[in-house]
Amino acid sequence: MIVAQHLTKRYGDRTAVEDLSFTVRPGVVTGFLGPNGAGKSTTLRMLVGLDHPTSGRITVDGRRYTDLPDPMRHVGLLIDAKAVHRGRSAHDHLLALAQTHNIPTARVREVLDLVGLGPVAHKRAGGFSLGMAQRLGIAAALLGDPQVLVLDEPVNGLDPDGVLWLRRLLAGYAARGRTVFLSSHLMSELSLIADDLVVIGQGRLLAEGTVSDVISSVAPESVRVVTPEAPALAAALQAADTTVTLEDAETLDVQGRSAREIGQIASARRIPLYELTPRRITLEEAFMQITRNAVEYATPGEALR
Ligand SMILES: Nc1ncnc2c1ncn2[C@@H]1O[C@H](COP(=O)(O)OP(=O)(O)OP(=O)(O)O)[C@@H](O)[C@H]1O
Repeated sequence: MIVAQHLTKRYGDRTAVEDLSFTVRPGVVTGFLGPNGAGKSTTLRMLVGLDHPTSGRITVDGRRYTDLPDPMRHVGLLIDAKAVHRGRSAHDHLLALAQTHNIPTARVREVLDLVGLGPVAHKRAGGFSLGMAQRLGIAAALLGDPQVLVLDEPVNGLDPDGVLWLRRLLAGYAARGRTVFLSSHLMSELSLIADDLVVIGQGRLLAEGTVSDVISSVAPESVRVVTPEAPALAAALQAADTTVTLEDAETLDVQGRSAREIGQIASARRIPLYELTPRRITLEEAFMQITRNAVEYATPGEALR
């Protein structure tokens, strides 16, 4: 579990992170989402003790990272995938890490296979593509079989197959009760990988919850209905918690009723239906709207919570 409480970081008169509180729970994959410059890297650096908060705190399983007895075996970290000795092979890079952190050397082969770098284990890491470098960085993060995985922009450089591979890997890891926290500014990729989201903008919390909670906080789900008797169906659907919009002579947009309920109401009145389609905005659209709100409102944190 990762907990940030009123976390603030200022560099001179620039505020990178402001009064940020959130919780990352074990057992699911949590995405940390925000546009460039939102404060994600600064938050992760404070999480792993590379930077000190101006005020507030961020802890891993109740302790500051620097107070953990064996941090690398507790928290697996990928901050910069290019931070490898270019002349060293993937195998030797991981072996050096294992030897300096008291990790059994057999684990090196295991993680190389886990990330699909087995066949190139003895090639120079300097010649790796960005996608391969990301896999090596993830292998290093997994080396200590940590309880908590923290990955900064792990999707960068991965092709669609790589994104699917990462999703399976992280979902499996989380399913074993581990905490997985990964940052990205790529919403569509993140929506494929994450269960929960923490969304920040300009250093502040904008939204927190499951992917579908975050999306429906922006735009509630609606149902598109096509029927030759649109006005009659609209009248039948009217209720206190339902909004029906006539889009054209045969098309309704209905908020507040499920497709199933609409089908039952239409059937009871013998109203024919040509189409009944749940509509949901994408995470990308929700994100654009959340960050637009953040610019428009002076105190965006309250706008969505
Ligand atoms: N060492 C520093 N000194 C001064 N300002 C900094 C420093 N580090 C970060 N900042 C500023 O803090 C803000 C947040 O930066 P940060 O790198 O945390 O954002 P980010 O969400 O990780 O962005 P990106 O997606 O581009 O990596 C930015 O305005 C950045 O310019």
